[in-house]
Amino acid sequence: MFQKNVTLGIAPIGWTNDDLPDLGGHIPFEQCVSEMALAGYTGTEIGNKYPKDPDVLREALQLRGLDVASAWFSAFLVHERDQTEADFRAHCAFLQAMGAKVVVVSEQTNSIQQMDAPLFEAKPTYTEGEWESVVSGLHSLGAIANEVGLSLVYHHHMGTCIQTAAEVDELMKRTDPSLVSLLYDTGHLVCSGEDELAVLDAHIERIKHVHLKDVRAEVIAETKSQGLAFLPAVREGIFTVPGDGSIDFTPVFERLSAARYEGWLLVEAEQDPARANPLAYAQKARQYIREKTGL
Ligand SMILES: O=C1C[C@@H](O)[C@H](O)[C@@H](O)C1=O
Ligand SMILES: [Co+2]
Repeated sequence: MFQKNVTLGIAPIGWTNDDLPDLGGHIPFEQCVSEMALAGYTGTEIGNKYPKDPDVLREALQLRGLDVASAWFSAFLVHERDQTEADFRAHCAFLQAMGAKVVVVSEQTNSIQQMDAPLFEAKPTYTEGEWESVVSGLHSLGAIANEVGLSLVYHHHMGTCIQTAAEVDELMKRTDPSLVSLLYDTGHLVCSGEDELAVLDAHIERIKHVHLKDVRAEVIAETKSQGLAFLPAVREGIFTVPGDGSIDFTPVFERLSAARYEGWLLVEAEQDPARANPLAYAQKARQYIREKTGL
């Protein structure tokens, strides 16, 4: 299906969750990256347990045939723009040293992602002034990324002000395509109640990175009915790997392939490794993607 320049990676968040350190806190870095390779992936995003020294990390990954796809960056552009830009420069320098081509950015102003607030009822929004600060800040971060050969890919996310299809549309409308591209995360869109294929169709030319995340529909319903916050919903298993949840990825793959998407397809499924063995779920996703795409 995919012709060329599409590579398959997996995020460490199924082994160890940086936002919930007790989930997989006991799993060493070496086990995580070895199991990624064993399951048949050739790339990874970077988690907190990864060595901070680029040479040490490069050697550990090369031993296992893994490349670095990217790493998450939390921006605070509304109130802490100078600090955000300084931190972002260092983050980009590290990714450049690791050979990445994209940098994942999420604006965290007003975010309830880490808070004890009901995920659906407490969803935040931006004022017009906040939108303007975020857009101008993202343009500045995009220019910093471009200076070192990286593309900024914006991560829409549950519990943030850029979560819904309308908010993604607004971000894409307000931003310069040469400075801000889009990360397409299936799980976050479906969890939010969006039509994930409509978002894909609308913005396929801006998408430079893909997170393949599946959802458990019954846990989304429970999150709504019980007013769960984001992190407790993750503990409950709101997300899982492609092939295990309720999203049909066939049309997602078909559309990306038809648009000649080039870049990473990154399996990303944060769940409790004590309930969902990370190697077993990595293998399950790998098999599903092979069947659907031939990759
Ligand atoms: O890309 C992601 C990074 C995580 O830290 C985040 O919480 C997760 O949901 C996600 O999609
Ligand atoms: Co994601």
